Amino acid sequence: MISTETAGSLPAIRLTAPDGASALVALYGAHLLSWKTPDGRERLFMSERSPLDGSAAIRGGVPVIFPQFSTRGDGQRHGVARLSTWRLGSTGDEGNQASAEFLLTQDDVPAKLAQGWPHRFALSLRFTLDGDTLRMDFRVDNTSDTSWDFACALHTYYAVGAFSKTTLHGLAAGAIHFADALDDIHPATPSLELQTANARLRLEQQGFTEWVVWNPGEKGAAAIADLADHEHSAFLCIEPARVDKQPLAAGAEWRGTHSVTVLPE
Ligand SMILES: O=P(O)(O)OC[C@H]1O[C@H](O)[C@H](O)[C@@H](O)[C@@H]1O
Repeated sequence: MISTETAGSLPAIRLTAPDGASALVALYGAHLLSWKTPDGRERLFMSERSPLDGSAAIRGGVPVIFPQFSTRGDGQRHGVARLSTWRLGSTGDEGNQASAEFLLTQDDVPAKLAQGWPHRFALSLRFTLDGDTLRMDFRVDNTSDTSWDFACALHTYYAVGAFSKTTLHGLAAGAIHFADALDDIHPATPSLELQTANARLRLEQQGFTEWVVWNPGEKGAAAIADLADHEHSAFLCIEPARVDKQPLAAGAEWRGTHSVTVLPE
């Protein structure tokens, strides 16, 4: 089921599955603000200081990064998609699933941002709730008649309860036990397992090339205006990403999928 809400001052779409799972997506950024499993538990982190008025990127949930990752290029930091207002596309209810697609083209990007990346494109991001799984299907189409380069990521902020009681398994580098700030790029492996103080999650990706793992630590968090000082230990970002810009031919499409499943404890 689909309904409309307001989050801060942002229009948002609520998806509710028959089993009670729900997701809230702001049109600004096609930004997933909340994901609750059928047991009613919130699985994503959202900063209590995040702007929710379209004046700046939202801090938490799942920011959509496109066409540049971070400062790896001379364009807008983390790209234009998280700073643009998307449109609702098709929605569907099938069995126990609920899904909604969000769409963005060059014409939706604010003129000031579009100047820095003047290419024709179409993005589609579909969120599907299916029991204890959230799936995000991301598609990038080059609708221009020349090739352009892009990077992208789904910058998921997990609510981990206590950072220092969190472990990540499944990276080529081995298990990570979190203690301090980190900002690391790992080659993509198809599946990770995140063990937090009170949950076990399987994170899967296809089509992306890396996992980025980020937490600013105590000092880093103090320098981030839209993050309260105490919040750094409450989240961890684990992001399926294509960190370096790579070409997409005229008329071609790219697809990436990210699924998160809450496992029995
Ligand atoms: O503050 P933001 O622009 O949202 O970026 C937040 C973070 O995103 C990614 O995880 C990068 O790897 C980090 O270097 C960056 O600090």
